[in-house]
Amino acid sequence: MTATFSFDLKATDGKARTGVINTPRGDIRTPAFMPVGTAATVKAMMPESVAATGADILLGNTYHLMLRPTAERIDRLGGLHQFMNWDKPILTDSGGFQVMSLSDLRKLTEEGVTFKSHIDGSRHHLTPERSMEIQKLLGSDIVMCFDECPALPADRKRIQESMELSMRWAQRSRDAFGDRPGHALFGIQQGGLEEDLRGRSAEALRAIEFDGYAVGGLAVGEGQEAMFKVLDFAPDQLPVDKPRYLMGVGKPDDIVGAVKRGIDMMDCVLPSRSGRTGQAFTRRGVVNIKNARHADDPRPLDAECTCPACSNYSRAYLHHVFRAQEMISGMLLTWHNLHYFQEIMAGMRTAIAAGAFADWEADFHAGRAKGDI
Ligand SMILES: O=c1[nH]cnc2cc3nc(NCCN4CCOCC4)[nH]c3cc12
Repeated sequence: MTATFSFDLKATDGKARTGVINTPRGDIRTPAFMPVGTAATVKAMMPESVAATGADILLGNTYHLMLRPTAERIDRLGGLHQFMNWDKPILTDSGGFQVMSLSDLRKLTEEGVTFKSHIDGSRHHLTPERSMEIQKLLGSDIVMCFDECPALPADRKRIQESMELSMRWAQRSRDAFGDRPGHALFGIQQGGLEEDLRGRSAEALRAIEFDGYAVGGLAVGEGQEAMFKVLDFAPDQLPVDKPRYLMGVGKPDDIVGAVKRGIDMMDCVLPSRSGRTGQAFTRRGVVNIKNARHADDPRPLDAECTCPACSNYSRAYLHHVFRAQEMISGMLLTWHNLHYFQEIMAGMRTAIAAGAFADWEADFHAGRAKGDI
């Protein structure tokens, strides 16, 4: 814990890196996975349970919080950390991505985006300046630039124009963010799957100077192979001494592949959203607990897992509470999935520090069954 924001790169193994991001609200061990706390809660989890899984930081969504309960109300109540009883670091996204994926009647101009709330149809306006103001009111420790993430597939002209708009918005975000010691502002690289456009985006962001750099524009339907092809060059286009954050990723094997290619931070709704639907991620693959074949199975989800779901309950019990639509079902499976994702991150941090990432990765992939187990 320090008064300022800094990144301490501790070891590398190939392109994989491990380190610590120091912030006034606590240290973040990298590579780090951020659970998503969309509307000021990681769904089905108490904050102390999220901390117990090993998470050092969580993500809050500007789009949801600006609509309900509004950033001004959260500010009046002491900020997002106090509001949701989470005293460790919080990263908030800028709202732009979710405006385009969740709201209605959006209008995008040079100024920003105008849209109607998916909750009550009220009209709202988001600009780089307003996004910085909202994230400041929330009190987040890591603020994301306001950008535009084009849906793929898209032609090169569209990708280029969108990237250039995002770079103008990155400058406006930087100017509006101002000087906030202990708080960080991250830029977001765009450029689709094009190496030259991503290189231009990285150069533009370097010139503006940020505390960290996100690889944006991915996990938008391009598929793992295309994403990894971009990750084979994009992280190296970004400053080596700053955290690199891949947005919206992902499944366990996406996460391992991204860390292997030099990514330090990731976030995804997958472990929590899947937990609520009965999909459990384990070291041997995916278990769909609602499947009838688990109804009489006395074994735990994963005998090697130490989470509460695997320590205290059988597959039969988890199957039952999902079939009965009991609230504990989503709680237990979300806890398991977040625990497992943090175990993957901790395993990679240790392996990279020991120069043994390749062995760890081979063990991770060995024995993973395809489909339900
Ligand atoms: O360029 C971006 N800029 C700002 N925010 C983003 C968020 C992003 N989130 C994803 N992918 C999320 C994919 N999820 C997978 C699980 O199911 C929900 C969607 N890609 C993203 C790209 C960006």
